[in-house]
Amino acid sequence: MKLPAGLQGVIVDLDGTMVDTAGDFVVALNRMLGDLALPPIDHAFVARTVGKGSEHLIRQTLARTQDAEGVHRLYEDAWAHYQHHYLAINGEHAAVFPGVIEGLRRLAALGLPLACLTNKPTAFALPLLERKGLAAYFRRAFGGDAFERKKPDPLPLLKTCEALGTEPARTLMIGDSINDAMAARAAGCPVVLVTYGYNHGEPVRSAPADGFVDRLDELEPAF
Ligand SMILES: O=C(O)COP(=O)(O)O
Ligand SMILES: [Mg+2]
Repeated sequence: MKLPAGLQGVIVDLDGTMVDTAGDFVVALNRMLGDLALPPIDHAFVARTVGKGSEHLIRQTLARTQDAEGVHRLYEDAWAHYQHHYLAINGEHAAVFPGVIEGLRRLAALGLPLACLTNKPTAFALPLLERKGLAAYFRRAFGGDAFERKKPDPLPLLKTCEALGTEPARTLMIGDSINDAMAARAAGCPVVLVTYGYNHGEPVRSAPADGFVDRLDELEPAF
């Protein structure tokens, strides 16, 4: 698909768009659940729950076996265990999706400044970008804790455009979920979604986007 004309910059999501991190999430969550003597989750649970940040993921994981009171009581402890386990494996059970490096190279070759914007905590996101050889493509990288609110709120996109010095209407968001699409719509950014990521178990094509691609290197210059 053709990139929108007159583009000034591109913002790229991380989990489900650039890196298949489901394996990392499964391992870290199951080690956390083991510490808490709770039953394990599977890959399908992760694929339909990832996208709204780690706090949400942990709350949803605990809510499988706990009532609201139990989730509240266990949360701090669960988060500490999870953080420890996630940081110990970060990237070990994760792979860059096909076409990502080629796609980033092509966007960079067009002279477009790139930013990574993820709901993943910054302390997880930056080492993952490094480990997977993606960091060098990005002028800026922001995690879910970088701003007051996360996607689907438009604030992180608007702040990222500000950091890149680009106009939202001329900054393309590339993501994999309804959170990316809604944030982009509300910020006034054009948005393209990949078809292979995590979208809360819903068909991604039902999300409000300007286009869909099966690989990032399908995006072609407008001229
Ligand atoms: O960590 C998450 O929940 C999702 O992160 P993403 O914004 O990179 O898809
Ligand atoms: Mg994502």
